[in-house]
Amino acid sequence: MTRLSVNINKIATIRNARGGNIPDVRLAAINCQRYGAEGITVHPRPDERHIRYQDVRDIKPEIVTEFNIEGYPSEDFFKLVNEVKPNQVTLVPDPPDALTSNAGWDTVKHKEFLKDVIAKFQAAGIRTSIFVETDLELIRHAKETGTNRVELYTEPYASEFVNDPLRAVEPFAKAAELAGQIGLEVNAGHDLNLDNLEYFVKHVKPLHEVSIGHALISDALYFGLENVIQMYLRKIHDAR
Ligand SMILES: CC(=O)[C@@H](O)[C@H](O)COP(=O)(O)O
Ligand SMILES: NCC(=O)COP(=O)(O)O
Repeated sequence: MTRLSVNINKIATIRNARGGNIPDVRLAAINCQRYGAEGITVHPRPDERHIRYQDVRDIKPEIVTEFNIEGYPSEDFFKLVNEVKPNQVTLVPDPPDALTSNAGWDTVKHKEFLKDVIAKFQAAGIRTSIFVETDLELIRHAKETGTNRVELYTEPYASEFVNDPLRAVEPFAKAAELAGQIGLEVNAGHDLNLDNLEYFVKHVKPLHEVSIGHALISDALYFGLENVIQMYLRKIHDAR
């Protein structure tokens, strides 16, 4: 069963364009869950250009599903996550000035760092996931970090899907299969949308969670948030 976690970063991007509190990010988290989201994802960045650290604190009491905080494990991020204690933390190797996430961890080069950070989060009762690409060797090494899950970085799937869906999905199907065999749970995200989601869910197993933000919040401009969440959930359910 694949769960839909809605990433609400882009709600905060609109709010920040004007200052003030419209749209209200906390209310968006409440409403996404009322409309069927099975989790809320936020990815605070060091410049706080969308979700701010204070938003993360404010949203936490409203979470009745699953709270997933993504980010690079800097000292400030580490403190925030430990204070807020989400259900899941997803570690992403983004440099501070990244426009958006564009790569997974090198789980060989950063293994000792990841091991240390993951052990600390798990000791605080937080499930860990690490952002990875589909290189099978790096997924084997991901297991050695002690992480509970990996999140497959799906931008390469999304960009190739429009040309050749089968070729696009194959590396992801293989990566998820291997992860499952070696005892890792699997999440996925980045640039998933209404066109490519069903095919991905149909072919990639296991797949515990997809986190979707940019396309879903953009679709909500046309169809409304409630409809859109139902549309994404239907894509996941139709893939079964
Ligand atoms: C890890 C990942 O793929 C997403 O969190 C994505 O990076 C969203 O971040 P932005 O909303 O800053 O693009
Ligand atoms: N982890 C991926 C995520 O939260 C959302 O990515 P995107 O849909 O905004 O590209």
